[in-house]
Amino acid sequence: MIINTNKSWEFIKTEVTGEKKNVAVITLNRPKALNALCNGLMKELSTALKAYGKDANISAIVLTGSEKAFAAGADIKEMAPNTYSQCIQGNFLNDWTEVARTQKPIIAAVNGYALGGGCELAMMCDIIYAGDKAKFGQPEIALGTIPGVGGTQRLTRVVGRSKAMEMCLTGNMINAQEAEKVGLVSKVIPPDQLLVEAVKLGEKIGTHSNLIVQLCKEAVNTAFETTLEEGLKYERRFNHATFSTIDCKEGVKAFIEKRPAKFINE
Ligand SMILES: CCCCCCC/C=C/C(=O)SCCNC(=O)CCNC(=O)[C@H](O)C(C)(C)COP(=O)(O)OP(=O)(O)OC[C@H]1O[C@@H](n2cnc3c(N)ncnc32)[C@H](O)[C@@H]1OP(=O)(O)O
Repeated sequence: MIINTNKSWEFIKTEVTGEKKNVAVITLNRPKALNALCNGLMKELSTALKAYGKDANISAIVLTGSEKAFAAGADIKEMAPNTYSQCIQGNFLNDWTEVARTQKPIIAAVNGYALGGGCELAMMCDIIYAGDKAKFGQPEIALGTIPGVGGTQRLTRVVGRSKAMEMCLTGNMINAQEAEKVGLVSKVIPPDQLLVEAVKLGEKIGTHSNLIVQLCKEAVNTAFETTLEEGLKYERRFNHATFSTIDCKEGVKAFIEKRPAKFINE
């Protein structure tokens, strides 16, 4: 399935880029509300991700926002009328996690604010690159609520209990440098270079077999979801499985023949 990039989105922009046209860039585009995550935006994001997920030409996806905000959180004005019974009965937020379900690698390129749901959205991605003015935080506590899609769980697994507790209980933001220090972000980059570097990363990943990249992503994510023993078992089985692929045979042959591998994703 090839996404129609001319489709007129209301809340996002989409583009396919890179030398091999194999990196998709999704830009959150709701500038007046600092990319606050309203239902309409999340639906469009989900639609674009599903389409790129099925597009065999796409090897990696970059998710970004504006220079001022990656996303300032869930749309507080839209959430305002929520009631407990509506949240429970409508399973509020259940459909907002498409990013975490995407099988292809997703790189978050974060400039400006990544707060609340915005920080959680970045954490659903596989790798976070940050502009040096980026700010991360879970300020829900100040609104009388708590994070709802990973702020108490993914954040804690990534930065540890003490830092996550400090961020969630105070609502204080951390800057890009601190985010890198605690392992939330893998690289800090000047803001005007951020997207270029994130696309380059997507292109580098795209030089490998998409099939093996998918298995590898699943294996790494398993570390967050199981015990070490179970995770190691998964890893070993995935490793065994790679030897049944044409791409593994090709990768090994190419090394021995001292030439670049030509992967076919099979
Ligand atoms: C991936 C799934 C997500 C699921 C979410 C699950 C649960 C999550 C809950 C939340 O995320 S709660 C929200 C957490 N975020 C916040 O509390 C941040 C709120 N925003 C701010 O504190 C400030 O806007 C700012 C980011 C510090 C920037 O301040 P600044 O003074 O520079 O700009 P403002 O004038 O405040 O904002 C401009 C404009 O944008 C509107 N806006 C900002 N954030 C939101 C938001 N989260 N929801 C709705 N609207 C937002 C703000 O109201 C202004 O608009 P106008 O009022 O001028 O029309």
